[in-house]
Amino acid sequence: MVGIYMPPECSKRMAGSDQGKTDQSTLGEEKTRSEKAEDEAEVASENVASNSESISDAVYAGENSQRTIQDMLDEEGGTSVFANRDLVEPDTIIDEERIVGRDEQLESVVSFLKPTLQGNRPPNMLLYGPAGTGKSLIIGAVTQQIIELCKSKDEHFGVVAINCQPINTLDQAVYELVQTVAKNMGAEVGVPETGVSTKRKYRRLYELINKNYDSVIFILDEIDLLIGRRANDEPAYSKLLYQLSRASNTDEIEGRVSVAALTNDPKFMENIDGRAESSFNPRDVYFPDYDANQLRQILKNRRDAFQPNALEEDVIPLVAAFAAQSHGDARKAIDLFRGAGDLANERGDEEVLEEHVRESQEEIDKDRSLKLVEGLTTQKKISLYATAAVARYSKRTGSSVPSPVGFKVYQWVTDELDADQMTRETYVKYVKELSTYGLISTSRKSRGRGGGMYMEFTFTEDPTAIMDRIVKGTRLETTDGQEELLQSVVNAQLDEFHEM
Ligand SMILES: Nc1ncnc2c1ncn2[C@@H]1O[C@H](COP(=O)(O)OP(=O)(O)OP(=O)(O)O)[C@@H](O)[C@H]1O
Repeated sequence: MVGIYMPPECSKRMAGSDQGKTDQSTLGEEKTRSEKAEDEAEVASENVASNSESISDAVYAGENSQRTIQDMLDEEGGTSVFANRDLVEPDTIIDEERIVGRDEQLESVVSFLKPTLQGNRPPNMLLYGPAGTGKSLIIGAVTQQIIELCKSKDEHFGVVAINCQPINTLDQAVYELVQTVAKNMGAEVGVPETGVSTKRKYRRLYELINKNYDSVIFILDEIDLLIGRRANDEPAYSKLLYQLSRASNTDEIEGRVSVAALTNDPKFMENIDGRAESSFNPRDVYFPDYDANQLRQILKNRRDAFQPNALEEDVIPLVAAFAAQSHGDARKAIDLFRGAGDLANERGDEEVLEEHVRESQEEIDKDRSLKLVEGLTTQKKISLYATAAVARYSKRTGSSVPSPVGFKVYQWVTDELDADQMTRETYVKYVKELSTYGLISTSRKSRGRGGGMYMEFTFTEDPTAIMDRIVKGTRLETTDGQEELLQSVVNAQLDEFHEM
């Protein structure tokens, strides 16, 4: 094992992390090793008569390893095009002056949340618009300032933010909220993740909030993805919004409560239960796409992520143009900006060039949709897996998938896994949703007179690659080795469908 010297500033940056601990011990080992080398050299020097050769070996070994470390440090630190890579990380909270083109949204959110500072309850909010248009950024920036202002008045304003995308059920969402509050204030979570009722988790959530906050805002990112398990139930997001937004009316939370729900779905409120709609009753803030000029400005404002002369002139306009083509998503622009820099670094180039941008974009295009697959909920993964299986194993010409066949295969897979089973409507809804990720396209088909309508799914990405990506690390791995069986199920279902 090679001991790596850590300059003091590196160990400081890593302080507190596990990585820091490992490196500390590595550093300890290095010290022992060099002490050992010194000792050996000393012993050797005492034994002058027979060991002059050993002395030079020991010294040579020491010099040699020193040179290697030096080389390694030079390699790692010397040629980076970045001056502050954090600035082009998507989760970095940026200063207000770097925010571009969101004046209207900032003003709305500020005016809605201002009552908090006057001791009043702010309204609930629905922040909606396409991905990467600054919803989290704006609500995060405003609530951060309110936390500071409240602190100066010795008031406790709590921000409880969760992302609903990886959460499957209402129970998990409530547990996530408890965990977030507990973490914010360094308290015990106080309830187990499983084995207790959702009610008890709510109680713990309210208890923690009542103990610590005068007012609180819940920020529920990607709320529309919190659907829950059972298709015929009221969606989990609807129940959560209902419960949280009425918690102060029912005195479960003593202070002031508001809820901000963030979504890409412009029709989100149409799916919400009437009861939840009237208690949530939000003020809307719309976030439109960015155009190429705004994206260019967003990137220019992070220009100092790179060394002063490390960006070729055309890089920012090109990155902005690519991102504008893909729906004006600032996250994509920032990812591409960073990716081009990383590529330049990997190649040891001192300047980020147009070609780095183009190549990074190609890589992103190839991998983007497949990466999205990994973040889907289990039910969506199974739905997509079954649909992809039809396209992959069909012996018919053309690989489009009639939804009734996809659903039958979905049922077969859920039976095999002993997993929950959704209705056909929910299955179709999930698969249709995936068309927004560019994985498939959908069209409505008629079965002729009196035969009714059905959806047809056509894959725009390779179904085999999609299946491989879905299976990794999930229960679906157990279906590996059952290809032949799956293939026969698919074709039997297709035959049945086409004979009808
Ligand atoms: N107006 C802006 N000015 C500067 N940076 C921005 C702006 N809008 C977005 N960004 C940056 O783009 C990235 C994505 O923004 P954000 O997470 O706020 O988008 P979002 O609308 O919440 O996306 P999603 O719907 O996918 O959650 C972040 O790194 C953010 O800092």
